[in-house]
Amino acid sequence: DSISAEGFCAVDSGADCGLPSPYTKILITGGTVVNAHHKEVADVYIEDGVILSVGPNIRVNHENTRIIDATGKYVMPAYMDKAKKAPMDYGFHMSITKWDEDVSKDMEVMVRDHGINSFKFFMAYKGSLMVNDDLLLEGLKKCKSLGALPMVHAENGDAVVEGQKRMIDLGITGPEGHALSRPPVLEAEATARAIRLASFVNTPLYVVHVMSIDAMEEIARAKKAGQRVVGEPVVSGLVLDDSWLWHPDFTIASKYVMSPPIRELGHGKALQAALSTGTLQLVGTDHCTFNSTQKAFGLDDFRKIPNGVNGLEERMHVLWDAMVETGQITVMDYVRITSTECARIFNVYPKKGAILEGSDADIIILNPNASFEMSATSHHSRSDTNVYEGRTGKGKVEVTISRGNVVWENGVLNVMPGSGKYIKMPPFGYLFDGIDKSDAAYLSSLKAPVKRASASD
Ligand SMILES: NC(=O)NCCC(=O)O
Ligand SMILES: [Zn+2]
Repeated sequence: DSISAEGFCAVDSGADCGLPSPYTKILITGGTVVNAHHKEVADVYIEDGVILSVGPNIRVNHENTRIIDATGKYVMPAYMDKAKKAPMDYGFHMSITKWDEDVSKDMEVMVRDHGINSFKFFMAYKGSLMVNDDLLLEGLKKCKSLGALPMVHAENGDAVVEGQKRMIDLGITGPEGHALSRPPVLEAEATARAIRLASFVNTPLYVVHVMSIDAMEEIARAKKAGQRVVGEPVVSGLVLDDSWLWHPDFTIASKYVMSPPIRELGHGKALQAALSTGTLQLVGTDHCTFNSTQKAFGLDDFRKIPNGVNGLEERMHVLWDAMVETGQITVMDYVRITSTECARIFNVYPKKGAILEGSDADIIILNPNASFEMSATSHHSRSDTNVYEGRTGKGKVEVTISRGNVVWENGVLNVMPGSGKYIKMPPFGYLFDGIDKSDAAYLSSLKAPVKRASASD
């Protein structure tokens, strides 16, 4: 059978998947085309992977044009999920875990020659990935000089080790010990510290996986003071709570172990509110899965449970259901926080993140009236668990188009190995605009050095 039990169809298999062959021309008709600041009922015409035209009643005479009827559905940009063998375009950020001249030079090469425009610094994971303030400062300065965005995993790694020791001493060795050992105050402390160091260096900062009210409020305070700080919540932090970590079944409890931890009930709703008002700007997946065998490494000691949860194929559906379906955000906000903001921050807008003439044809068609149900038995990840097990909701992505190729349709991933292209992301995105001017203002504000008469005068 050319369609496997997982629902994947490899187009290079030579088998007939029952799917249409790739067209170079696609006309999407009658849908509501949504961009971050505007929506309209319109057709979208795509040729060779690029959007050539957006407007009402587009007429095409060409042969071999695939017509996709999107009447009653939403047509939205840049859905970077569903990637298996990368059928979607992608980019990378790199992590900096040590500091010397070679690392500094490598960062230059990565930005100049390889299209990397962001670097992640871990303030936690002591003994492996963690950076101290000294290294973080060097990294922030280097990022600024290169026009690359520094990102932080914000938890106080030294205090986390202390918290872990406290739990083990209390005989708390199960997954609940993970949340108890690294409470929100440690996330807030590191978030505040990174924000203040970024302010001291005068560079923009991106805080990944914001999980708590406490950390979010540090970001809100900095933004209110005019600092350029981007806060990214992830879908698990928006809709789950930490009660799962107390589940009596280790296999279930351990699948919710991630860092910073999923917080008590109430944090998710507050993060959603911050997202709807713009305090937090975009939603990530932080997709990092381990199967139940891997999670079981920490059966007797929560410190050994590998950190991470799924979210890649769930993000769009969960977010639609939790925030658009409930009326908290508009469909245009949804496009902004899932797509456009990301493309702008990482400096690839409007090639990505919009349905405009000349943009890449990366498009989803979402049916707001269709419902979904999530389960490890039906998801496309190879993991045997899913943190959204049994979750149902409204809003389903029915078609995904990547650079003009239909890669997802009718629940089947029509994998085109290699069709997803690595996207080089240029430095000095919009967050760097005007930094030179504020640097100059700072220098002129110093009124120093003061010229003093020498003692001999
Ligand atoms: N977030 C998490 O627990 N896993 C992914 C790795 C990281 O960013 O910490
Ligand atoms: Zn992280």
